[in-house]
Amino acid sequence: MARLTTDPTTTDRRPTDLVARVRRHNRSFGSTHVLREVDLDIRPGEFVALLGRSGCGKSTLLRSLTGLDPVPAGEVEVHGRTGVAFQEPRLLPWKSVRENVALALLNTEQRDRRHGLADETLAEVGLTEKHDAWPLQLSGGQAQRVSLARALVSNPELLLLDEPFSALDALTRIEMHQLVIELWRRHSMAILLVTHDVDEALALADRLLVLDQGRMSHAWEITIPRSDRAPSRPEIAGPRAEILTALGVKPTPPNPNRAAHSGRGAA
Ligand SMILES: Nc1ncnc2c1ncn2[C@@H]1O[C@H](COP(=O)(O)OP(=O)(O)OP(=O)(O)O)[C@@H](O)[C@H]1O
Repeated sequence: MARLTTDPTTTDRRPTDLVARVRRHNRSFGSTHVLREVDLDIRPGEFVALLGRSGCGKSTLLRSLTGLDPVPAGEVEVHGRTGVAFQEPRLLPWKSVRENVALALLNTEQRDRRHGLADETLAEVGLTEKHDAWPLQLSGGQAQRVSLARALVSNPELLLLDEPFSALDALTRIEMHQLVIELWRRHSMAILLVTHDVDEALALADRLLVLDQGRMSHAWEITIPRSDRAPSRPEIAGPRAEILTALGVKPTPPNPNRAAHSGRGAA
């Protein structure tokens, strides 16, 4: 029987519980079968990348986790709050940057604090100066930071990112990668990143999954030891940091909690 469960009130999970659990998820549009018997588990704090060719069903799967797409067959359970950022920032042009972020809290218990929380989250994504700006005054990278702030402001247990960097230039994309890693460390949320970009997935995620013509290809599931992530490989870390500095991209500062993270997902 089809089931979609979202439980945003759950806060007392045991560490072994899942933030998302998908079983035998099938989705068709007319005669086109998009998702076929898809299973997926996401653990708290885990960074999962979902790779696949265009049209294989990645966004459909992600939308079902947000509740934006129905689940006609199978089970999709999400425990905790979700935040989502898409390829296009999807900001309301008639609302200020602050209002765009605060909107995510309009129907929550945080409603009265929404503007203050929006300002705090905008500071976290490096947009302290832009609270009162209009979306049309922002660069593509800044608009995507606002979209990230809107996804984060409710402090979600699961952050869903649907190719959020693919329309950005290469340097802005690197800055956004660094920002997402910093935010992920700070907030300890799980992330599901949908991407076409294998290097991006290798650089960011703990675990890579491949969706192939609507089927989860578990033969290609890869767990990446944290020390093997591209930006931290000792042989390239130095030169890479120098090049980024030369190009004006601030390198990621060392992570004081690295030891705490390094066990998770490591082989
Ligand atoms: N609302 C819809 N109505 C009809 N067909 C749809 C709908 N949403 C998605 N599809 C179809 O489902 C298939 C999978 O779409 P989906 O957007 O999930 O793929 P994707 O892997 O995310 O692709 P891309 O990487 O290009 O974004 C496509 O053939 C698409 O045309």
